Amino acid sequence: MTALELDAVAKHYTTGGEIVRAVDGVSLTVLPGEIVALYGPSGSGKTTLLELAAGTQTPDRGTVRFGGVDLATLSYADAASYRRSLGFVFQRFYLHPGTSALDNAAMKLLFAGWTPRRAKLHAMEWLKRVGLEKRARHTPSKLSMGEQQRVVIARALAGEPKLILADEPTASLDTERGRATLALLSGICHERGVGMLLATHDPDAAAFADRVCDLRDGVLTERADHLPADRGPDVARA
Ligand SMILES: Nc1ncnc2c1ncn2[C@@H]1O[C@H](COP(=O)(O)OP(=O)(O)OP(=O)(O)O)[C@@H](O)[C@H]1O
Repeated sequence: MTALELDAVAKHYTTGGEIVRAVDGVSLTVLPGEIVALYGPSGSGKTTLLELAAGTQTPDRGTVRFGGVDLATLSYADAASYRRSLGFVFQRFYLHPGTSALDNAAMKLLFAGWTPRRAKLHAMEWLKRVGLEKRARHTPSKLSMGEQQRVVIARALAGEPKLILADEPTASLDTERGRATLALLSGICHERGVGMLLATHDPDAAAFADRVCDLRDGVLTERADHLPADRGPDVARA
């Protein structure tokens, strides 16, 4: 089963002689199709946990496994291949400014060696899925913030990711567009059985998760009382 499993993971930084316990003994599992929120204020360790899950940081203690494989045992090439199998959705969109929505959405596939024609056909299917087929030729500057984030979602999903890592994905959007974006993203994750680890300080965003884990000073506690969200307004408003 392709679950993400963190087991007693710790990551400490030393700055100016002081130890910062960014992540301090976190155990967590994200099952396929499950959305788990890391909910905490700035500096609580959310981004560090996502970096550990992506394998771009190595833990000082504990293990991070995906599909049962300890990321620390991967070769350089396998670690790169693991990262390519993930979908990333961040607060900043990292879209290529002079490039159309379609080319941006197809980018990952082109890097993976797909022919341009096949990559664009596949990316177009995802732009349709996120309601942007009529905007496919527009460059990011001609798109609203919500539309740009939907291009990012199309780009992430076009690569058929095994897991999505989302870091404050709605922080650049207003409340309504943030909700619509998460309704879209969480709906696709549930439908396709893709797990998502969602870092956020926004209770509205955390409400879209199946489970909410509170993070404070690198320590995680899972809420027992969380109920799945009212999934919010429909996609067309993002
Ligand atoms: N490379 C680093 N070197 C030293 N300290 C770091 C480093 N990266 C993060 N930290 C510290 O680790 C703690 C957790 O940071 P992290 O970025 O993971 O938190 P966060 O919850 O994502 O915060 P934000 O929402 O502001 O991005 C913070 O105190 C931060 O200053």
